Amino acid sequence: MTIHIGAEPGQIAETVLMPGDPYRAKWAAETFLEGAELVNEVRGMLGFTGTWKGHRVTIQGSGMGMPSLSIYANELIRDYGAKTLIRIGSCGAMQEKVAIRDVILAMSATSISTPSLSFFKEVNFAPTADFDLLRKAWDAAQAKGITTHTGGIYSADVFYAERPDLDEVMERHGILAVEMEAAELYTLAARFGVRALAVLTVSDHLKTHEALPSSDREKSFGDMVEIALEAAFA
Ligand SMILES: Nc1nc(Cl)c2ncn([C@@H]3O[C@H](CO)[C@@H](O)[C@H]3O)c2n1
Repeated sequence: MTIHIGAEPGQIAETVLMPGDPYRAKWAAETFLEGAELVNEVRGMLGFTGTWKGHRVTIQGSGMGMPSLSIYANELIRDYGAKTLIRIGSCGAMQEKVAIRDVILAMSATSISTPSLSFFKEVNFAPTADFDLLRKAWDAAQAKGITTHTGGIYSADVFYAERPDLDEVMERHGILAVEMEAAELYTLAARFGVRALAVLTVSDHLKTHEALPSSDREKSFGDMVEIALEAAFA
């Protein structure tokens, strides 16, 4: 076990799905995994390991924000040997062409700062998804007939930003959506030589101010889990 994860050695699979919400981790494990067992509940950040079509999978909550994800991703990679980490989560659309319920595959993740800023000093590192995972996720989404956008997203440090100037510059440069975890996940994956991808469902729209009804959130989340699993094991 580590400082923040109570799982025994061997209880975490090489493939890990990371929703922000631990209760989404519980729902996804119960819905998609066979033989799902609770392997972490330290600080309530639930993690489960089971199998999907015979493949071992762990679904571990990351919490909200890059500092929280950074703790779990570091320990999953360095202490438990995770080799493929796929964030599944929600985001806010920043482009008119993106609609509520669409899926976004994050090719890159722009940020103002990440927990890794101290590593880079003057280097402006470009956090990027694993192409093979991205390609397979795209194929899986197309096969499901889900409207999918692939491109850059913005990983914010705060939810209540009150920086309309930031939104404007991100939108002008084609940033598809805002969330709060992917940039650090991609940076850690690059640092430790593992694969990472963020598969996001559009739950809010910053321009139309629409929001995904809670009744639709479970279905949209289920599509993301399936896309992530098919990308990981295709
Ligand atoms: N900044 C921000 N803004 C919007 Cl419009 C979001 N929609 C979903 N999220 C995600 O959901 C959580 C915040 O509700 C975070 O984990 C973040 O990744 C968002 N985060």
